[in-house]
Amino acid sequence: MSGKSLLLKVILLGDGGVGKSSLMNRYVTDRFDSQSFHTIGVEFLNRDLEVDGRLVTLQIWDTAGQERFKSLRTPFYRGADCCLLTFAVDDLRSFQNLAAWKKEFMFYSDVRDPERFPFVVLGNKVDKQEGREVGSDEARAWCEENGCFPYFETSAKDDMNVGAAFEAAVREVLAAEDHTDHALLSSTIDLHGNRKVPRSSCC
Ligand SMILES: Nc1nc2c(ncn2[C@@H]2O[C@H](COP(=O)(O)OP(=O)(O)OP(=O)(O)O)[C@@H](O)[C@H]2O)c(=O)[nH]1
Ligand SMILES: [Mg+2]
Repeated sequence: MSGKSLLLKVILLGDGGVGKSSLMNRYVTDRFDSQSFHTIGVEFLNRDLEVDGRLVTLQIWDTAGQERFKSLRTPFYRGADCCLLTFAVDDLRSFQNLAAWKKEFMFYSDVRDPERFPFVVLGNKVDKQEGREVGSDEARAWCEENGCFPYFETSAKDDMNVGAAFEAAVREVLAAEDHTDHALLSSTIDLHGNRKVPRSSCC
């Protein structure tokens, strides 16, 4: 395993209430809050992981999905290595809005190679099978048509496929790019054994 950690920025986008914050919190802190508040602006959390022998610091940026917070979230799109387009399977509107989220990301992120930029699509809340409004086949077809994006059906509540989705995002980035221009973080260890990477922040 390499002694250097690769810093990757992934950004969660999607309608308000689809479960972006819940997915990030499930992945980083292994907790779920059934009464979570809407996000205002953006927040991020880091998690170290190892993918195919590479040590990676995943910096997960969670954005506010509500329209009124648009101006607070869009300045943070630049520098993203992967975008996780998120909808809730019990909310057809959130699925129909994926194209608009992709467009907004492309407009504000100013990515170098739009055709090759890695997206991963998450259909969250699959634990709510009764109220389901978006079928797996329909979601997969959208992913296929819009760029062969990997698709994961997740539940932040039941911890289903959450880790797999974030790991897929890392794999997409590693596969898509010659990542020499990513920040290589020193793996210097302090006397308490802590890696010198910021754990979390809130903007
Ligand atoms: N049943 C179920 N509920 C979920 C799941 N994920 C999130 N929720 C609930 O859905 C609601 C909204 O979740 P959030 O994570 O705050 O949604 P968000 O996408 O961050 O919303 P904004 O911050 O407004 O953009 C909360 O009540 C969560 O508890 C899930 O996988 N299953
Ligand atoms: Mg949120």
